[in-house]
Amino acid sequence: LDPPVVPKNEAPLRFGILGAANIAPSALITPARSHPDVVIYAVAARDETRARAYARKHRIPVVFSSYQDLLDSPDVDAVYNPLPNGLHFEWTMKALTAGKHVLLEKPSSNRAEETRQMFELATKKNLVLLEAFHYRFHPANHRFKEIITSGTLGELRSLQVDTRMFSGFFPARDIRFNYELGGGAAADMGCYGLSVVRWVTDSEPIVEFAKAELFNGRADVDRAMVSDLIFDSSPHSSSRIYAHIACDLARPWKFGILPTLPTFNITATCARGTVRCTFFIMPAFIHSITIHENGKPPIKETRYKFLGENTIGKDWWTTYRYQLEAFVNRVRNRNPQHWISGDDSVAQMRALEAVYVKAGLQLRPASNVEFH
Ligand SMILES: NC(=O)C1=CN([C@@H]2O[C@H](COP(=O)(O)OP(=O)(O)OC[C@H]3O[C@@H](n4cnc5c(N)ncnc54)[C@H](OP(=O)(O)O)[C@@H]3O)[C@@H](O)[C@H]2O)C=CC1
Ligand SMILES: O=C1OC[C@@H](O)[C@H](O)[C@H]1O
Repeated sequence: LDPPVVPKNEAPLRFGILGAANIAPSALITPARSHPDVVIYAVAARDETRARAYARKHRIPVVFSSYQDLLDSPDVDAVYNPLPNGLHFEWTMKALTAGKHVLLEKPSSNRAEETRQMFELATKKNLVLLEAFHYRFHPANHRFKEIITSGTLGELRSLQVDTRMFSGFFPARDIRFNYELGGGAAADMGCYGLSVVRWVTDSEPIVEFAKAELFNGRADVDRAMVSDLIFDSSPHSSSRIYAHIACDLARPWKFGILPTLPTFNITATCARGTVRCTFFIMPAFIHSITIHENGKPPIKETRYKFLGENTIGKDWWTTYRYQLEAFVNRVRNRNPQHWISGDDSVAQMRALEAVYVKAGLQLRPASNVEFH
């Protein structure tokens, strides 16, 4: 939470942030403090006063009063896009057009086709574009996957993911409940569940079933979503793997008076036992990996650092700090330890679209800004 501030290189990567976003301090501003090759150079917000207050609070030297002004600055090398989902496509396309590398919040956009176009442009312009699925960079999740794919517990049979917040955590006016901005539980928290089961199985799902609970009766904004997926071509099993994903942005209180604890868990059932990782989205703060081989007592582990020689990281690095390391390595033409490809991000959006279709809800709205 309070990492050391390290001296910066002579010409560090200068980041500009689009919007005075709530997530930026955790996801980029704080991790950048301990990265010698990154400075947070600028922020832009729709309201200049708000941008100035944000810049003062987070010690960001330069303020722009429009997103486009930030993109036009020759002093910005890379852009962090934490805008509402429905604006990811427009402002990532504009950032790439302006020649900036982009760290893009999840989900990458509202539509698979938009995601395809963004990565096509990034490739054409030889720029780095990364969908910020930060959990994928943390050693705890790599350990979880390694236990499954090593076959120690036999073939993988099923996965169950629960990501839930209690009602009231996000206010009703939150971007997550706004259809026009790309809100909805499956797009917000549910996208982690979809991403992690695709990653662990190393394959793509068929969405067999999905059911949404609407937010305050608002058409097309899912407060919660459950979905059942089938993976029939995973290298980690000779038979079908089933996945059940549940997400809820506003889980009702117990007996109407007790808020339930936030839940971010994944459990894998294999032929000879189970493995469970708690808080897989934010393992740096707390997590546990429980391996339970049938007939034996369960073993609990934690993993804050990659093991072995030549591995990066410190045990206090958050998912976001690991992610930033990979992003900068890629920009500097070094091989990141882990990466998320454009094809992966496009396939992720196809799976998300399939969940909405199966649930009988409209897809999140396509951007009305066209790029040629
Ligand atoms: N990686 C992670 O762990 C997390 C990722 N996220 C993702 O980050 C993104 C932002 O989430 P979060 O920081 O919670 O969001 P915020 O509610 O803080 O909104 C982010 C920014 O969106 C801008 N914005 C632009 N247009 C609008 C509009 N019409 N209505 C409202 N806001 C607008 C605002 O910018 P301005 O300041 O210019 O007004 C605001 O600062 C989402 O895509 C979300 O999925 C969110 C939380 C965690
Ligand atoms: O990315 C996210 O991670 C944590 C969740 O609480 C949040 O809704 C989401 O946007």
